[in-house]
This record gives sequence, C-alpha cells and structure tokens, in this order.
Amino acid sequence: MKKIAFLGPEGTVSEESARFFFEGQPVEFVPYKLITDVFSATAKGETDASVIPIENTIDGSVSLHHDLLIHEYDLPITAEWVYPSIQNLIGLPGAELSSIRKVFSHPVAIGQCREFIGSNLPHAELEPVSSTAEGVYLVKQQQRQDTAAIGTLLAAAKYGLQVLKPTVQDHKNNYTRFILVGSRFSRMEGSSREKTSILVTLPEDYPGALHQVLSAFAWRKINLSRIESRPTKKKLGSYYFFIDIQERLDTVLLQAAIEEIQAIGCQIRILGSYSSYSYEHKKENSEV
Ligand SMILES: O=C(O)C(=O)C[C@]1(C(=O)O)C=C[C@@H](O)C=C1
Repeated sequence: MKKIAFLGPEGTVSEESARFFFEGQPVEFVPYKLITDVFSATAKGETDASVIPIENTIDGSVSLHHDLLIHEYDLPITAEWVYPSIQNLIGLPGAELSSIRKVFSHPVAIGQCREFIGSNLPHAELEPVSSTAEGVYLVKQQQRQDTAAIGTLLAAAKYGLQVLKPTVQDHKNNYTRFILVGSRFSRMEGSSREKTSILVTLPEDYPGALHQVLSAFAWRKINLSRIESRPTKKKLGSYYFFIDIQERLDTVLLQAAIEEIQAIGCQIRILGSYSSYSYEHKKENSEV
C-alpha cells in the first residue's frame, strides 16, 4: 500500500485534506512532526508522497514550504487541490472563553483567526507550535482550564476535548492549496484543470527580462495563475520566479514558450506538470 506523509500529529488540517483528497484510495497516512520531516520522508523513500500546504487565502504563500521545495528537496509536484481550513477554539470540557489566557496553534492558523482572537481573547498569550493538532495535543497534556488551541474538529475528537467555539477563522472563504510531491497517482475523480509549475532564473544585467518572460506566455494566450518571487539566497536582489501555468507541459504552445524563454538566457526548472482539483468540483463528484 502506498504511504503518504503529512504534518502531524494526527488531526491536522493537512491530515483532513489528505483524507479528503485520497478518499476511497488504498493508501496509508503517516504523520511527521515537522514539515522538513514530511519532505524528507519521501526524499528518503520512507513514504511515496508528501502533502505540503503551499498557499492560504488569508495568509498568502507559505514561504518556507516554497523555499524547501526550491533549495532542499528535488521532488516533483504531482497533484494539487484546495481544501477549506476550518478552525475551531478547542479546550478542556467546561472551559470558559473569558478565562482563556494561553492559545496554542500553528502560526498560519493564528494568522487566520486574528480578528476573532483580538475581539474574544484579548488577554490570551499566543504560543506558536509546529501544527494545529500539536496545540490540541498540548492542551490535553497540560489539563488547564485557562489554555486552549485553535485546530480542527478531527483533532478535538481525537484528543477527547471540547469545541469551545466552532469556525473561528476570520473569513468564511478560508481555503488552503495543498500540493502532493513525490510519486504520481492515477487520476482522481473530479479533476478540473491541468497545470505546470516552473522556476525561472533571469539572466543578470538583462533589462526587461521579466517582461520578456511574461510576454512569451502572453502572446500565446497561455494563462498564468500565479507568480511568486523567492530569494535565490546567493545575493541580495537576486530572485527565483515560481510560475504556475494553466497548461500541460507537453503542449506545443508551452514547449515553444519555454524554448523562447531559455533563448534569452533564462534558466528553467520544471517543478511539475499535474492535475489541479478544486474543492467544490471534487466534493460534488464524491457526493454523487
Ligand atoms: O497545522 C496544521 O494543521 C497544518 O496542516 C498546517 C497548515 C499550514 O502550514 O498552512 C495547513 C493549513 C492550515 O490552514 C494551517 C496550517
């Protein structure tokens, strides 16, 4: 059976989203404490693929995860899906909101609930931890009525704690985009569109290089869904451009665009060509 690494312990948003994505597939989910361990499990061959949160509606791109993919782990992106991040305030049974003085959660989840925390828990100290479920686990361990965590319903149930307040994220449309890196799986139900991700390094001292890169896509009417710049870490002002393209890699048009970009001296690394699944589309399919 294929093994899927995710950010643990059990009960994270990553686990919820992976279970949703692989619903009905014979796979085994394996939790890892740190996101670097999630990447390296597949790089070392302990698992077949890793689930990586890459972007969130409220908090934006997860820079660390982009950088790990760029600099540390040469693993292809083999699928992408979107999943709602529904956060809940979780504590010991009977705990009162007004007495909460400490809240554990993943920094991204804290970022998603800032307004709620400001208005409802103004005196609480915020303690960032390695995942939302790690925070819920710590509340269970510490057994304190004045301590809570922001996490999933799955984690509240797993650790036998109470949901003190459900859906505390500041915006209803709080979605996270997850990528799968490592092995390729057969096509899931509910595929929406094909995408390719590339990493472009511009030639030095070439005025207008980025403009030329973008125009290679523009005049061919190739749609880009995202451009993210990340430092190359070699010197200040030097960047990689992470580009998501709404086209399969093997199309004539995209191949020609890539050749044109290389011809002006850019370096291109293909990060993956994969199916992208939207939440609604996949959900509709699984409900039929
Ligand atoms: O801590 C978790 O539950 C995770 O799965 C990690 C993570 C993230 O890194 O963005 C994933 C989605 C949530 O929106 C918040 C945190």
